[in-house]
Amino acid sequence: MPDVRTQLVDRVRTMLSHALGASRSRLAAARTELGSAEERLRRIRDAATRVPARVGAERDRRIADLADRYGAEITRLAARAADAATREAPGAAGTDWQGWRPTPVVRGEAPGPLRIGTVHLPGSVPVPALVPLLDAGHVHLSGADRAGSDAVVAALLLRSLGRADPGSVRLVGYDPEHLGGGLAGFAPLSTAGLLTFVGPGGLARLLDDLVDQIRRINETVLAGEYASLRELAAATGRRPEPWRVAVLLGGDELSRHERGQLDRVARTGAACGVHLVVRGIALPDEPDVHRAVVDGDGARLDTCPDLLVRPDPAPPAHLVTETCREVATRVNAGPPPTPFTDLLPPLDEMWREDSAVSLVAPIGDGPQGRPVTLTLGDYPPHALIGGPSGTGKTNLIFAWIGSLASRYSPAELEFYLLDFKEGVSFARFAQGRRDPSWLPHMRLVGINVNTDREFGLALLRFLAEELRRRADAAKRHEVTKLSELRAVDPTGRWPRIVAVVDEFQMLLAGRDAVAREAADLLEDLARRGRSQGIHLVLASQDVRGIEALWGRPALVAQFTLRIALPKALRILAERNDAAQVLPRHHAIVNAESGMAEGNQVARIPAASDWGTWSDLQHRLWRMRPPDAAPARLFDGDAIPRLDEAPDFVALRPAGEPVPARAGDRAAGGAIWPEGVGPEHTAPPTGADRPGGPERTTGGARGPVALLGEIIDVQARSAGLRLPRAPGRNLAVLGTGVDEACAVLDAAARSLRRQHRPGTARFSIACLDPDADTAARALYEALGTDAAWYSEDDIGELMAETANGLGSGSAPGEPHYLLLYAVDAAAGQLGTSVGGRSGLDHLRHVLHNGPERRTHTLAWWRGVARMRVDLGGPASRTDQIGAWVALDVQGAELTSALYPGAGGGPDWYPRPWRGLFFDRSVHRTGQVIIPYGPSR
Ligand SMILES: Nc1ncnc2c1ncn2[C@@H]1O[C@H](COP(=O)(O)OP(=O)(O)OP(=O)(O)O)[C@@H](O)[C@H]1O
Repeated sequence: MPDVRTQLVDRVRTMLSHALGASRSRLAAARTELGSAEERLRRIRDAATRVPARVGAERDRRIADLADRYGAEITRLAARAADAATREAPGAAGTDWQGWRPTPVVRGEAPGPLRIGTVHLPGSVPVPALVPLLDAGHVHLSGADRAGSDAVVAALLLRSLGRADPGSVRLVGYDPEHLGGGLAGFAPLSTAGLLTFVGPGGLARLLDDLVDQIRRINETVLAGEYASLRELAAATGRRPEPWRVAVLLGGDELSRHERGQLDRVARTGAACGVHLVVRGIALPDEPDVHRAVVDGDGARLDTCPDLLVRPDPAPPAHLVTETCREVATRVNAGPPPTPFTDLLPPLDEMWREDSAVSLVAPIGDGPQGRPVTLTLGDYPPHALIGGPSGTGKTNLIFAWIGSLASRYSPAELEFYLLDFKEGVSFARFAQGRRDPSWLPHMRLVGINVNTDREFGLALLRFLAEELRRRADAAKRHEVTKLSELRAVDPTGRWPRIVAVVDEFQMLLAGRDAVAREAADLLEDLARRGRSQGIHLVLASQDVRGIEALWGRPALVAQFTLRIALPKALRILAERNDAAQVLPRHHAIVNAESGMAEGNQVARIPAASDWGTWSDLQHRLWRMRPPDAAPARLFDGDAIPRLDEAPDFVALRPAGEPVPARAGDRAAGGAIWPEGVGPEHTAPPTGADRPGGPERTTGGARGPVALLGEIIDVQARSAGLRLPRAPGRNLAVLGTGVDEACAVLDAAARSLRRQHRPGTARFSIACLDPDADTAARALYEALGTDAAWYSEDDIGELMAETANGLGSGSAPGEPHYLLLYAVDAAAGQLGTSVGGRSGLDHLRHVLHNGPERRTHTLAWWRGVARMRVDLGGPASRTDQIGAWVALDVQGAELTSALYPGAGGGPDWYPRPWRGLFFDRSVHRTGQVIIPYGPSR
């Protein structure tokens, strides 16, 4: 049994040892597994410890990246915002105080918002913080920083002033706590009425006034046509009302009335340019109210409350006062003129108007910015302009002419212009040396006519003639007025005529024949011109000018259109004083004969300065019709030249045809001097002017001696015919050496042109050393046809000439004796040789010469001296058929020399003028301007 036991033990042992072995190997395996698990754990742990550092680095990298991008974006956006703000608030609206200056908005530009400070973002340029005020809204300030909000108020006001034309921002201050101290720097504005302070009890009145302004502007200025002044300004380019800014700085609790009015202003003011800048008083929540809270750390605007604004420092005190002083000075100096271009139609509408019924043109702006127009037609037909010197009459005439000339073509409208005062500003309407342009409508310009009333008379005669022509045409067509004539004769040329006479009272001055005839002609033109399209515009600075008219109520009654410049007297009706309180550059326009109810106030643009005017004139000149000729310019201060005189240029020897002269000359070509009196006038343009182009000279009617230019609407020459007839001699009378020489010189040179060389004799005797140079120059110019005599041989000349006349023999070649200061030869001519003295010979030549083609053109230095030479006071004078009086009084030219009633002519001697009288053709004397020395 032991074996069994043993066997059993062995088996158990074996089993145990197996089990042990198995356990051991399982343990080993487990250990191995544990080891590798631990190894894995360690690796995992190792790996795990490395992960957060990498992720963090990535996160940080990404955050840094984002921050960079965000920063760049902020910088970019801030730069753009700063640019946009600078554009929105340019110049005075946004620049720093250093270098700040006013930059008023240009026409049509909106004032835009105003800068009060800057927003600073890290790493970016400062961005201007803007607040809308003018034309946009109201500003309400609050917050603890009192000084900061004072700086904002000052900045807003100064920038507003700087963005507007002087005078177009008006401030009202209500500062009950500091009694205006907060606005002290702006005080200089009050001298121009641009700043008013309202006392502590005055808020209600101030608000009432603002509400009234708003109501008035809505009713009469915007008038339902525009929603706001801003819209009106954008559409018309004009701003008829100033901006009104009320600065309200605290005070007591508002009454119900005040509160109601303030709310109304806040609600409706901005559209009418009425604005509030308020601190210490609540404003209602309205869309136009913009708020800024100014605290110690900066300001916050309601438009972007998250951004902190750093307010600008207050503007330097000297900048505020200097700016305000400058603005006040400019306002006190008068309003800036409105631009002349406001009066003109758009370019494509120039010359489009029809003048059949009337001429209508704007002359300036009315108080509401609407144009004020002037009309000339059947009613009102004529205008009277008045105002003291320097108040703008000339400028107004330029403005009116420009406004008309840009609307009506030269076929619709013609101007004739006469200026009796000294000055040349109207000369620019005619062609000049410096500027070749002229105003195509202008037919005649007379300047410096102050002493030449004859020229005014000539214009009136010309207009009277034109009136007759029109009336005849109307009669032929069985109509009565211009509009009807134009309808029945559509191809006829019937422009309306506007004749402007500045300082017209000169024409009516005195009690002589010129004044009488001028007044009669004026009256006739005023009465009948209305229906024939001839309109008179008379201007005067002198109350006496108007009074000259007042004596003729029938004449005055025709001038229903009155234009009164500031301080004009007697232009408007008796109790109408409106002109007395008129600001500079304004006019009262009144088409009701000056009755107060017809008053219209107009602001007149500056039109007369060279640059402004010439722009328009050049434009119209380029539009002129191809056959347009420049206006005739008569300058009373200019001395005409013989070699430029059309009549001189046209002279030819007998038998040679005279070429056609149409268009020769500005005013329509020269007129052949026919020796007719000054009462003869002809239109400066038009086909019916006298004098055919194919006339020959020096023919049966004899050669003609040109003596000077006639004072008339054409540049005609005064001519003395020298046919073979008794008395065809000329006496030049007076002591004016230069004038006398000029008359003889022109006479001789013009005669010389009518004879072929060698066919006429010119004998020149000069007895006044002062005339020697001129006489010798003539002698040289006449060449071999001339002979020279002095006091030594003048006796011989006279004897030889007298003897050569021999009675009954055939006339020889023409012989002209040119005797300078012949009275000085009395000694030499007084001595008798063979029973006859030189004076006897002279008288014989004067009597008998002309029929033998021997004409004497002699200068005596006085009428009495001539009478002595002719044989004494009782001697006959009919051998002197024509004379030119220089410094000789009319009374000396008695009936012996000047036949006709009433003694001598109305002649008041004046420099470089002569009175020409040819007894064979003239009824009255003819004033001439001697030609200047020939070249
Ligand atoms: N509406 C205006 N706007 C701006 N300047 C003006 C205006 N009217 C006149 N002026 C200026 O005032 C000055 C005087 O004007 P103007 O010569 O027209 O006056 P006047 O009444 O004709 O004077 P006078 O009778 O002495 O000739 C000129 O320098 C002119 O340019």
